[in-house]
Amino acid sequence: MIRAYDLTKRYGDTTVVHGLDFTVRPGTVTGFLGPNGAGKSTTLRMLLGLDAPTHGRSTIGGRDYTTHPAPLTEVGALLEARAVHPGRTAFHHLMALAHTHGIPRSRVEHVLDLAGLTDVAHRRIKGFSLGMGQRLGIAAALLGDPAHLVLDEPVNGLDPEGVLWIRNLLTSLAAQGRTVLVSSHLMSEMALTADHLVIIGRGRLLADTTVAELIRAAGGASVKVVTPQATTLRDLLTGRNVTAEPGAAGDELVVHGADAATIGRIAAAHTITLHELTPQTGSLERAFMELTQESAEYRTAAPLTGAAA
Ligand SMILES: Nc1ncnc2c1ncn2[C@@H]1O[C@H](COP(=O)(O)OP(=O)(O)OP(=O)(O)O)[C@@H](O)[C@H]1O
Repeated sequence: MIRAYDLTKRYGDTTVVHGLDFTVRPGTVTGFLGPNGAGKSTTLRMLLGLDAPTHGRSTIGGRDYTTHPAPLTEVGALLEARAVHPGRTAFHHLMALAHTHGIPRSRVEHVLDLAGLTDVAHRRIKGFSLGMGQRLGIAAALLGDPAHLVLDEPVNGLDPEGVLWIRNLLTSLAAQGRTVLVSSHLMSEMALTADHLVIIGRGRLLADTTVAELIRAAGGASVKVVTPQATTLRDLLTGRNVTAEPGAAGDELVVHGADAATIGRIAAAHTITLHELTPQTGSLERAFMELTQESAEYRTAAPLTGAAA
């Protein structure tokens, strides 16, 4: 597991990370969430021994990162600005890393394949797109088959197929029992990927909770259903703990208390045609905005109302 104890970072007079205490457990994807400038990258850099904390400490797998004799096999990391030699090919970049840890060529080929880079493995990195660069960073993080993964905004620059790939990859790495910490400033992304959330704002811990708990606290998840048999489906769904209210259009229902899979199953069992079945994450986004509103460093100004004098 990964643990932070009273982790604090000050730059001059400004404290950018304030006494963070949290635990990242194995077997789950933990989202590290906060608005721009909240202190996520600074915290991750401290976990990885790249920045010295002003106060407090952290451990990965029970010890300080810098004391691991073979860090690549313990922690795989992807940071935003990754230093790679642009003249090297992806293959040579990974081989150079592999050599430092006695990792065999077969593992390099395996992670290139995992990251979908086999076809471009012998191209120079300087010609890579942002998304290909992200995939290479993730391949490097996986190289040592580490028990812990620390990834800073891994979906940045990825196309929709890449985003789906990273979601499935993170879930499967956690299912293998690994500890996965992934930062993002997007609640919508974390709602689809993470089980647990550590939320910070202006360097302070705002919430350490599960996605399910946050959804409950935000008034429960809802599902939008569009069906030409809205009344029939409404009667079938409505009962203890489930409500189905008419939506904006006549053929639309907003269901609380049942997830999309359950609604789909009930509809299929009664041969009800569905045109749409969409889990809504709006309430979760709102909860995140409310939680971080006071602490957002960069915020769009509120729209001006009324005419200027
Ligand atoms: N080397 C530094 N010197 C001074 N201030 C710094 C330094 N590095 C980061 N900061 C400040 O610390 C704060 C937190 O920055 P950090 O990059 O950790 O936030 P973040 O949550 O990762 O943001 P983003 O989502 O935009 O990447 C910001 O106000 C930033 O300007």
